[in-house]
Amino acid sequence: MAQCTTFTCMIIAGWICTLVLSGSSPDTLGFFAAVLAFCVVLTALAHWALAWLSHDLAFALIETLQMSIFDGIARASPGRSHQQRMGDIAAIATSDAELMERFYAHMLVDYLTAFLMPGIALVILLFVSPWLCVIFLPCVLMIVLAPLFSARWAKKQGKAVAESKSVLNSHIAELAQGWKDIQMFGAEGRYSMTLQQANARLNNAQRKYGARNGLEQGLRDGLMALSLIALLVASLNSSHDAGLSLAWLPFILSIGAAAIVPLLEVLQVGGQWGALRASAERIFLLQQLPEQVHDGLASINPQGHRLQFNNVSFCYPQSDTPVLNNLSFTIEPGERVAIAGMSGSGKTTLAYLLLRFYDPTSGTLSLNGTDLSAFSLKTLRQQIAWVSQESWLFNDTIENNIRLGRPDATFSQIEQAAKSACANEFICKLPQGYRPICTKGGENLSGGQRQRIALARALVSDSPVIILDEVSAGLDGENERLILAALESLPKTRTLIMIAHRIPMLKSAERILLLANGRIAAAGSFGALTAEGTSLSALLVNPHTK
Ligand SMILES: Nc1ncnc2c1ncn2[C@@H]1O[C@H](COP(=O)(O)OP(=O)(O)OP(=O)(O)O)[C@@H](O)[C@H]1O
Repeated sequence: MAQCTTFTCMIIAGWICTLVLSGSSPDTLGFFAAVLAFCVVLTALAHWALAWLSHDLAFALIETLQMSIFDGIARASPGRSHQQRMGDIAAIATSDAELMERFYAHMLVDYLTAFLMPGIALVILLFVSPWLCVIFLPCVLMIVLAPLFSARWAKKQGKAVAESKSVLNSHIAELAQGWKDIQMFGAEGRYSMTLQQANARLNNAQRKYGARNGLEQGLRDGLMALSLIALLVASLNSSHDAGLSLAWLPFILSIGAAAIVPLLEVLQVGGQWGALRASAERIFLLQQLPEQVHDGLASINPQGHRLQFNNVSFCYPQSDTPVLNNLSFTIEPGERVAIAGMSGSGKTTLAYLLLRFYDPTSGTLSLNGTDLSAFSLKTLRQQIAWVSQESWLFNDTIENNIRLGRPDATFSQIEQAAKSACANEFICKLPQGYRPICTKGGENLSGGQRQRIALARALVSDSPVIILDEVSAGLDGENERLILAALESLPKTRTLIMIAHRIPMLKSAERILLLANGRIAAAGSFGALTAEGTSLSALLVNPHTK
């Protein structure tokens, strides 16, 4: 609409000049001047409406793209998303998505009208003089087709720019996250060199991209000037040979310009076509990430919580080293089991399999006799609360971070969970109690405090199975004792799986499963295992264990 009215304004202005040169009456001129004024107002309104609508459309589009990227990552997590660096994902979800938005929200309608205008102009020129139409058509075709010759080149360069941006973003994200370690080891120089190299690579890619884009722009401007000169020469010829009045010249030239200008505008933005295609490919890749595990049926619900590993073997994707080897054991409902073993023996991997972050390479895991894969992921994960070694705290209040375990929890339930996790005392000493925001994953809290909030999150949930991965690792003896007491007071219906290496935690378990070489090397109570002089004793004194 906005482009149509601009086009009409230019044609009417040219027509008025033609009328003046051909000596038309003031009444006729007045009429066309009024029409021109009306079109100018309409153009302004149309541009305003376009900006308004495209703004809304732009936001809706960016949101849709970002949600679909998030869905792809969630579907493929954690296995495939680990292969993508965080900075790269952030670049795809922000700059690539914005580039797509610029095309769809601002350009799609412009493209349609920009290609419509030359068609209308050609029909009008055909009526003025068919010869003009014959001259103008190849000019328009040249302007439109010229970018196709460099399309592959543009895509390659666009991809190089997008990839260089991602590498730079990933470096910056890594530097920001690991800054303390970099400073501690005095590696600022080395890392700033890496940053400089990434910057230089981006600069180089952008320079090449800009050089080609600039060349195309110059070519397009030259073609426009040539088209108008061709129209002028053709008009002069027609006036000589076919008696076309020279008064038509302003009208003919304004039609030519009105047809080409919007075309040039979209082609200029379309000069980013290469970057756009590269961005679309990168977004598409994340959106289409295959799922890590297939979801089960929402209609199936567990009838009990007996957990069984049946001949389970597992290798991580892209690795052929088996982590678990033909593992079989059962955990009864309400049992307190500790999983012990050397660092890297596969303890956390067991938790991943129970939560179905991965499926076993062979063998089955079942819940009360039903294969885990039969349940929907949502149902399964509602049965199991997991406190990982590095639980993430979101940029939200402590209260809401705990509430993640149970969205409808009342404040007193949250407070009770925090008390059981030995977190209430330190939370109450904070200036705003449960209200302070946990910044950057909880950087404003100590490691032990973060762990206790994560534990409270698991305790507030009503999941019948709780997996604790080294929860006491960051705690002092007193807090460890309090947490053990809290775990002891949990209803006996809740199954507790504790991945642990510290003696108090191991002692609190009814049964310890000792993992070695992907197998259960020994199983029994703490007393029995240490008395037998099994590898548990060795593990407890081995300085290389965690
Ligand atoms: N995403 C992965 N891809 C490939 N190998 C992995 C992956 N994650 C873990 N591993 C490997 O699997 C093995 C078991 O890892 P896991 O984290 O389960 O050990 P763990 O016993 O929990 O160790 P720790 O006590 O140090 O936490 C290790 O050798 C590790 O290198």
